Amino acid sequence: MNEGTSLSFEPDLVRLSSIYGKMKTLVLKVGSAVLTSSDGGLSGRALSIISKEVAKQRSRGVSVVIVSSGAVAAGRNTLSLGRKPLSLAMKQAAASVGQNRLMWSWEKALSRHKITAAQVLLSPYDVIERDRFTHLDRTFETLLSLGIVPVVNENDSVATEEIRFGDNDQLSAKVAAIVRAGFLLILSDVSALFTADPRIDPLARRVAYVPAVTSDIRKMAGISRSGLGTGGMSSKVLAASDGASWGLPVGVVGGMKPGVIERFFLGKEGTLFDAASVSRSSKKVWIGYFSRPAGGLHLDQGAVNAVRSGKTSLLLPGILRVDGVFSKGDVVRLIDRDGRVIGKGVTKISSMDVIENRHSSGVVVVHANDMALLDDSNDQKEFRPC
Ligand SMILES: Nc1ncnc2c1ncn2[C@@H]1O[C@H](COP(=O)(O)OP(=O)(O)O)[C@@H](O)[C@H]1O
Ligand SMILES: N[C@@H](CCC(=O)OP(=O)(O)O)C(=O)O
Repeated sequence: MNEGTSLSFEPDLVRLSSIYGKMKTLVLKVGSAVLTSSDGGLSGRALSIISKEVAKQRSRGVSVVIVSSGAVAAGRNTLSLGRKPLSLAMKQAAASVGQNRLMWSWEKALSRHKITAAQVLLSPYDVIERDRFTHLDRTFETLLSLGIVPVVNENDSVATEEIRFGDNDQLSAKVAAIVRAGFLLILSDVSALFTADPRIDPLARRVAYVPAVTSDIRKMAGISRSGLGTGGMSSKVLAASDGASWGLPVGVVGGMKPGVIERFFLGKEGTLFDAASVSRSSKKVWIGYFSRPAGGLHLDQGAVNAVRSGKTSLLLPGILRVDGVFSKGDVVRLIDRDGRVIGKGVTKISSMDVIENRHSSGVVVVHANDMALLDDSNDQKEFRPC
């Protein structure tokens, strides 16, 4: 171990093998740099290696969801746009052209293993609104039950700077939340998190195990990136931190070698960002991870302790103060006395009623089943919205 307990240069083989043995659904995020060959086109070799990995996992009973970047890169190549900066409209046009190629390439590569692929293109509204989230959840469930491999990407032809998931590292953590995956493995052009960007510092060391994402780890991951990537390592660390907030362990590993998934789980390569696994219902995932809170409830210490037990509902006398104006059925933040958001929940009472009935005992404001709490071992301050 180094720097207290914030990282280890040695892999935790027991933990890796436990995750490998237990995971039922794996989300595999494939970055643009992995999928693109030196001429800028999609790499048939990379697609073929990864499809073989997918087939191997499926043969041991693991369902796989692919989150694939590469639409813009493929479109740039088809339209001979080189690597120059593009206007939003050109990027959207390139993505429309490239997504088609990308999907066709996945279909071809996966079909060699008799795997059927399905395209799923997402924008933030598809998960923020409860009804759309529920439909999406069912679509994934049905595709996986049919043995189909969903290939997911951001709906880039309508995504703008303001209305988008961010990048596909963020999207993959969100997809993993929706399908309640046991693991998210991010395949990148870099083989692991290093103590510094290995492109810049040749002495940088591989970090094999991160028990919890701390500010030290965030600082280590620079925003520098490959020519085709979007967010660099910092975006992968952010995705790992997001994942940890709902109990998803995340791995980062170089994606271009045959046998990459086994090598990762044998601890030979990559970084494991660990998380205390928690199982959550689809409803709790939506509340905690995707809903937009309309206000907040400030809780006294007794109420914080009670709701943290996971089995107790929030009652009216535990509320010290109300933020904002909200109605029955809205999602609200649950805030402790230090102002830290400890979770979110669907309120049974409007803000006005909470204020007016402040002292009535026994009134349930948020039922335990309608509450999602942040894992307090993670130093993330809040569920990050889309
Ligand atoms: N501490 C670090 N460890 C590893 N890679 C880092 C670090 N800091 C920055 N990077 C950069 O992150 C890049 C990977 O991110 P990115 O280019 O966005 O790839 P992708 O297309 O796989 O998402 C690496 O090529 C590397 O230059
Ligand atoms: N949705 C974009 C990918 C954006 C993105 O996050 O790219 P990357 O950093 O390579 O994973 C595309 O398909 O080009």
